[in-house]
Amino acid sequence: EEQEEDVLRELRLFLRNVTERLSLDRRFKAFTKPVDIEEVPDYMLVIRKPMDLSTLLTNIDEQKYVTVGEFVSDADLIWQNALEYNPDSDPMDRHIRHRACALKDTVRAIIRDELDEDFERVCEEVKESR
Ligand SMILES: COC(=O)[C@H](Cc1ccco1)c1ccncc1
Repeated sequence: EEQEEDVLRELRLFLRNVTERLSLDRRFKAFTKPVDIEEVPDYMLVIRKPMDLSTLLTNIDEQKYVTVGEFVSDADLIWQNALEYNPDSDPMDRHIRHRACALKDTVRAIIRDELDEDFERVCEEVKESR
């Protein structure tokens, strides 16, 4: 009902704000758009579920997320995919893995500092009721 739409609207505002802040962070430039398949033809063979910050934003607008937990699961794909596709000891791989770990820690810190646990509980209840 109306109160549920109010909660989901507030969730989308929070998730857009988080995603936009991540997209502005220069460390996360490589995560802002899908990996270029022309540039990396084998990427889709290795990575089953590509994800990036612009796709997160599209998903938010398409009302894909009813809880913060669902959003974090997709956000985690971004850094998990980067660790999986770039495992080598060469400096390029080490650099993107360092940024992937920074992304993981930054998402968790923002959620810990800025998400009210009562608000997330209400979102979970909306999800269960559907
Ligand atoms: C999330 O981005 C990636 O996984 C690509 C993979 C990639 C390899 C070659 C071109 O792109 C990446 C981009 C920038 N620096 C390292 C790796």
